[in-house]
Amino acid sequence: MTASSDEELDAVRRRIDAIDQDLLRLISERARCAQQVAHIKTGIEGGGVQFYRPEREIAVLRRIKDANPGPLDGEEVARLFREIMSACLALERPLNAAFLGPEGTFTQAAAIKHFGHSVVTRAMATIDEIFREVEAGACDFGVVPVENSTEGVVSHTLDLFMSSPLRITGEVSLRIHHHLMSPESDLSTIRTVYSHQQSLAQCRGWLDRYLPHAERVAVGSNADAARTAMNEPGAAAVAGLQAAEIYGLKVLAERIEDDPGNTTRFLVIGKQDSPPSGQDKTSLLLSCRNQAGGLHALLMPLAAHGVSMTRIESRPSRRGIWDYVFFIDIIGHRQDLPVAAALEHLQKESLLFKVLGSYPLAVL
Ligand SMILES: O=C(O)C(=O)C[C@]1(C(=O)O)C=C[C@@H](O)C=C1
Repeated sequence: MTASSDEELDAVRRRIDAIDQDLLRLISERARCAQQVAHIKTGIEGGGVQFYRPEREIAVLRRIKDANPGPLDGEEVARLFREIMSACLALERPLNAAFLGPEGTFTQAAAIKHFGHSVVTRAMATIDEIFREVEAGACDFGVVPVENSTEGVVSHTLDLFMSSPLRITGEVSLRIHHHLMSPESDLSTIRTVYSHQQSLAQCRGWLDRYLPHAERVAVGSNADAARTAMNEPGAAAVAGLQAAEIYGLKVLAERIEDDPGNTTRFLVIGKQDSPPSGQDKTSLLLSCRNQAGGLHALLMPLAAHGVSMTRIESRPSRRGIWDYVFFIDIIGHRQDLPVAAALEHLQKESLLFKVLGSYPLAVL
């Protein structure tokens, strides 16, 4: 480097240092504002105060994305502000979220993507346990997988909503990359591959091609698989990068999923209702009379009020062989006028009618 480029570099770094000072001062000022907000909320609402406000957080993130002048990408900038708000909320009151453990699962990654790194994540052994902890008030929120783009819906999660009083307060989509990891260094020594049954299915093509003779063993979660493989010669796990880091495994092959667009959708569950944010979604649980045209009659009110449906899943209700329930997602908040009118109409057509929740469309 020449003397003049050295000077130029020093000068830009001095500017960066000065900007960091300004950022630090502004972030601290913002954090003090959050403390004031907490003080005001406690004054207004008393004991049952809700510090976490998803509709406000989403409004902040949308505004930041819209106002972003670049050169950083909108999503990148939103992630930075996601973390600032997460830290500010933790100052008001630390939030905790139950996820499908152990440490290092994609569900934990989804919880952190949604709430930011200041959330305290608590590992649960089963999806049932997540529901129970949140219902009992031991955790503020829970994060559960609901649908994978290659393997379809996680039916157990949907079934739990039939009997749970919990609401859906948000959704998170996560791009899923699977890696083959092992204490071994050589692919040719792998005799057993552990993973969650869905992940094994998502990597079927790669495993057929590169490890056709290895036994595939389904376990409770990808992180469980990594933990098991850690102590077993000749074993490997299919899991996310975080699991390799946590359990000290070598990554033998990266991104082995058959579908590169592999995405899993998670739901955030809690007791809190999310007020309208302007761009929301509503999830419903419905059941109709078991007669010709029953489903058609059920969906008519949506069309009549111009409400768009984005998803419909049917599940046996377990009350009788021919009795089905439908999980339906529509665009809009339950308090938006067309949605409210459609829901009133729908309720009259349904045997079972439950609004699982209205929540903001995710920005990240
Ligand atoms: O606006 C509020 O209600 C706040 O508590 C502040 C704040 C923020 O940092 O912007 C923090 C937590 C809430 O979930 C929403 C926003």
